[in-house]
Amino acid sequence: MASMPKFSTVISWLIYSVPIYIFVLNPLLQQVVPKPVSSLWDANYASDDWDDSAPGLNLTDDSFISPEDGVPLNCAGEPAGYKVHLLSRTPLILYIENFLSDEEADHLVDTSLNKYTPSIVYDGFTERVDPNKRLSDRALLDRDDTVRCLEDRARAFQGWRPHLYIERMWAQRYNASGHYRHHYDWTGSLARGGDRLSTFMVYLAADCEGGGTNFPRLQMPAGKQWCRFLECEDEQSEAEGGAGEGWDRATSKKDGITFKPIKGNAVFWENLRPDGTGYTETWHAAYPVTSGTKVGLNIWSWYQPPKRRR
Ligand SMILES: O=C(O)CCC(=O)C(=O)O
Ligand SMILES: [Fe+2]
Repeated sequence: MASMPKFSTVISWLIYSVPIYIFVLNPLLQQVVPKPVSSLWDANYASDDWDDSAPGLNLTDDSFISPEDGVPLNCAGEPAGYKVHLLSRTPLILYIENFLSDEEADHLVDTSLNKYTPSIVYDGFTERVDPNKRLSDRALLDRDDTVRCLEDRARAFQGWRPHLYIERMWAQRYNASGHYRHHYDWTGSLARGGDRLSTFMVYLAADCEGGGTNFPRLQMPAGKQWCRFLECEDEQSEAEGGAGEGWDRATSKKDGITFKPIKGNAVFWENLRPDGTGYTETWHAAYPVTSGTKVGLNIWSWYQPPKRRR
């Protein structure tokens, strides 16, 4: 029968095994067994790439963010209810009928009237007016009762998610030949301080021809019912097809999907993957308005993960 090891031998094994575990075994295991992927959807998400020296979003800048400041809501003109239709799970894309009542949409159009200035584009460094890329006017909306109710609706729609900050709302007006070429709403800046997690593209006025919101990398869903909200091949007119010189636009609906501007309705999509990188499927444009006027409303939600104390 094998004899039991001596007590002193067991103690010396233990003394040797602790540094072996710390300096050899544990680092090896970390290489072999992957760490769980950190996800924006984890309640305690903090990006490993977070740059602690980065300034982050300026959450006190109320020309940029709409802080939750406890002002009581008065939502008298809100719609009786809205209907939601799932277009895509990954990325999440939802179509919302009656997100705004006619009364709310008209009110926002009226209050924006004397505030418009030419829209700008941002290339990561500078902001400038570039009518080739973006031809429209935009108006920063006052945070009146209607806007505050809408902020609240946008937060509720997204499950009152923590670390989410609603950007101040802008109305955007396109007259004939107004457009916004293909772009992303996200910038890939999560690790540097926050990025646009989601977009609501709301149509406030749509007395126009053309002006659809195009996603060239998305596929037409199967159901014919979608033709209420999306341009469908058999109903596309010549006028809608002629987006103009320099546009990456096929003359058929092979070119992804295009939402018709319909007053009060909205398209909602998530811009960021669970790991914080941007979905390339969200590449989109506002096709040129060929006649009349379209007014849109952007509701962007920023996400800034809580800072990790290293
Ligand atoms: O007006 C549209 O259809 C899209 C606008 C847009 O993409 C934007 O303002 O970022
Ligand atoms: Fe956009």
